[in-house]
Amino acid sequence: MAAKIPATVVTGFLGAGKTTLIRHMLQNANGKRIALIINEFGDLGVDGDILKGCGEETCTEEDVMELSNGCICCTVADDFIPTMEKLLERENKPDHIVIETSGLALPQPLVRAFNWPGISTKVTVDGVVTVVDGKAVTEGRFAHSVEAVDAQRKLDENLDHETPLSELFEDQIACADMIVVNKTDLLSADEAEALTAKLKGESRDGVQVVKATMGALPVDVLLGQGIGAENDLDARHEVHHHHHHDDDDHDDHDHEHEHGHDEFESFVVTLGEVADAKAFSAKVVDVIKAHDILRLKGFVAVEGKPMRQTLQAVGPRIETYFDQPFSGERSTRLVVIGEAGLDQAAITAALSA
Ligand SMILES: Nc1nc2c(ncn2[C@@H]2O[C@H](COP(=O)(O)OP(=O)(O)OP(=O)(O)O)[C@@H](O)[C@H]2O)c(=O)[nH]1
Repeated sequence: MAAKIPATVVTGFLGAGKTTLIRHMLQNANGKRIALIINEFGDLGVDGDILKGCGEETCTEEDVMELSNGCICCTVADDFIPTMEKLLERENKPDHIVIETSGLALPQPLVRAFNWPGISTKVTVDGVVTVVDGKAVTEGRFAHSVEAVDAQRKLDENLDHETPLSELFEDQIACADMIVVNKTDLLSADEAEALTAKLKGESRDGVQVVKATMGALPVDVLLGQGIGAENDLDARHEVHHHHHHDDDDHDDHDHEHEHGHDEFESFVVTLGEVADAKAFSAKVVDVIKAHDILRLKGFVAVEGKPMRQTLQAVGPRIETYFDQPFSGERSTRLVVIGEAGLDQAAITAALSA
């Protein structure tokens, strides 16, 4: 039997830099043929578009497979397994498979799926890479709540005061074989070092914690860890309280909607052409702040510019660049992601104003 194909799972909270890291990896793959499976939260396929657009010969458009909208850990049986089977049936097999989970996914159920019959004989989880937004964590968006939860747990085992944000963050850290402290360009050397040390303390023994900017890490560091994570699930405990985990029961589908993703929501805003790109970006930042939006991304049609403008915001930090001509309709389309209860009408009105 042929050797198993290694698969790397890239996880990390919304906007941590997963797509950026994968793009860098593809651009430096040294001839290694990499197939991508992408699972995005929010209905627009921005990440897939960005990665297909990078035009690397080692990862052609047909090597990028997008899972339907929804979270990968809920749709394992319906979506992930069939996609993986299709990929494995190909004559031209990839050297490596990289799976980008949505920023809200729990990696454990996905790793567990590699024990499924028909998959377990052909692929193995080379390693789980968890990308961390170093700036957001340093600012206390997750770290503070993690500490608060720990303190509370020590007082009472039965207390469950975790926020969805800290739950996801903890699960993603608990599952990691490598933690990438990304966005170190936004941190001082001391801050980066302090966060690295803290995450080393919070992760399992032997987990590597590395610093990065724009996910720029040598491909040999990211790939080829040879861990076989699917055989080591017990060590990657899920802190998530709503989530059952019974290793004999491969039917994760039963748990759909039980693990807190409905505490987040996303919707798409479609607008016409924007007259002034700078003013529009400023407006987007205002709207993000006013409505506590976690992540906003998409493409902007700017008057007089044939290229589409990619717009990305993680919290109030925004980035824009012109990348390529519009493929379909020339309009502005943005996906907005936040904790449940976003005022969709007000956000849409404010962006349209
Ligand atoms: N300053 C800075 N920005 C970064 C870095 N890495 C990524 N970004 C920016 O952060 C934003 C989000 O990056 P992505 O790579 O799309 O993040 P992601 O984790 O794939 O996001 P989702 O798929 O939406 O969860 C983009 O605007 C990136 O350019 C970094 O190291 N430093």
